[in-house]
Amino acid sequence: MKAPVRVAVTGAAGQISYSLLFRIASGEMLGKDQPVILQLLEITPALEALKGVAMELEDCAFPLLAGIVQSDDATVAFKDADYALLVGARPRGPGMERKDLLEANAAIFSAQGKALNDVASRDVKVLVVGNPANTNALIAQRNAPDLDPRNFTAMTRLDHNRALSQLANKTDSSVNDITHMTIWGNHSSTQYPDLHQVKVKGESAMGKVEQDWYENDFIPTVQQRGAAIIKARGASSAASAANAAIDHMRDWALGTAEGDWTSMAVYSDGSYGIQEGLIYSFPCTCKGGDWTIVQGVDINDFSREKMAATEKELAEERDAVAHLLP
Ligand SMILES: NC(=O)c1ccc[n+]([C@@H]2O[C@H](COP(=O)([O-])OP(=O)(O)OC[C@H]3O[C@@H](n4cnc5c(N)ncnc54)[C@H](O)[C@@H]3O)[C@@H](O)[C@H]2O)c1
Ligand SMILES: O=C(O)C[C@H](O)C(=O)O
Repeated sequence: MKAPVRVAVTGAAGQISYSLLFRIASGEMLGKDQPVILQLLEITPALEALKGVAMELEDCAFPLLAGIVQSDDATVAFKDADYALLVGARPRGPGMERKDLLEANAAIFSAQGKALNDVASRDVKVLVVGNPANTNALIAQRNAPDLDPRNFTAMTRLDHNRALSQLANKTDSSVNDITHMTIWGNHSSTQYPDLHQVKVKGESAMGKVEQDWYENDFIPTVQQRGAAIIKARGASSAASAANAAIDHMRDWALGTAEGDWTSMAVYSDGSYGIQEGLIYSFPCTCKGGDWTIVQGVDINDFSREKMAATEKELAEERDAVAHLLP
């Protein structure tokens, strides 16, 4: 049996965590041979609800669950954490854009970045789910000067999975037939789901769909899917968000499928001309617990314009929280 790893999850009594924690504890994120210690963070008023979640985790008798820590103190929850899933934040309601949450949530992520810097494992893999996810990840990263910026990522895997399903429906194929999907940029309505590299059963996706569908149906549907779920459910996506967080972390820890890539919002090194230091979603492969931005993807004028628009939004979000960026 492997030694247990420490997985910190914030917002642990919230909607997403109610799906996420049980799947982490059952081994779906890190493998069926990897014991985990869950280190759960909540705000003080939610500690009683968190206790109930912890009781349910116990009642599952998961063979891989080696311990549960519950706290309202980030330096306790992040102590020696090998993985940190930063979910806790205020979700948006109907009519709000994700950037409306910027002020409300920015303070949380600067404090949590500092706490990770102080007490987490030096190799901690951080996934920010709480919105606006890319900019929250940037705030956490900049407040953790002793950690490698590459340790901080934000989630666009839900958008990636949404794009796979939309395309599978349109082309009457299975998601298993589709490879090389890319979400570029921000997890927001400016994100750019790019089909130009996508293959369906090994053939070009762009050859199977009309340009009009691509531009006026597919792209807006993927960009607006979060809002559509909020409208339909009266609450933001939860089980699908948890599923995407599992996919993101599993691929980062255990590797992406051979011959394919995924979408991850990561620290920009200037690839594709994107400003260095933004947390921008790129096509990435993962191996040996490390991610790499895929190089050499062809970018046409249409794509360039869309990639620049979402980059501009991220730069504006960064500038709006400049006071929180040391
Ligand atoms: N990136 C994505 O694809 C994606 C998808 C879905 C939802 N989200 C975002 O995830 C976040 C959580 O969504 P949810 O539906 O679980 O919300 P929720 O309101 O059900 O749960 C959030 C939890 O976070 C806790 N919390 C608040 N501040 C905290 C802090 N400082 N430390 C620790 N915990 C704290 C709250 O008490 C609450 O229990 C939201 O920001 C939502 O917009 C992101
Ligand atoms: O859209 C939201 O606010 C929730 C989440 O980011 C989503 O994409 O479902």
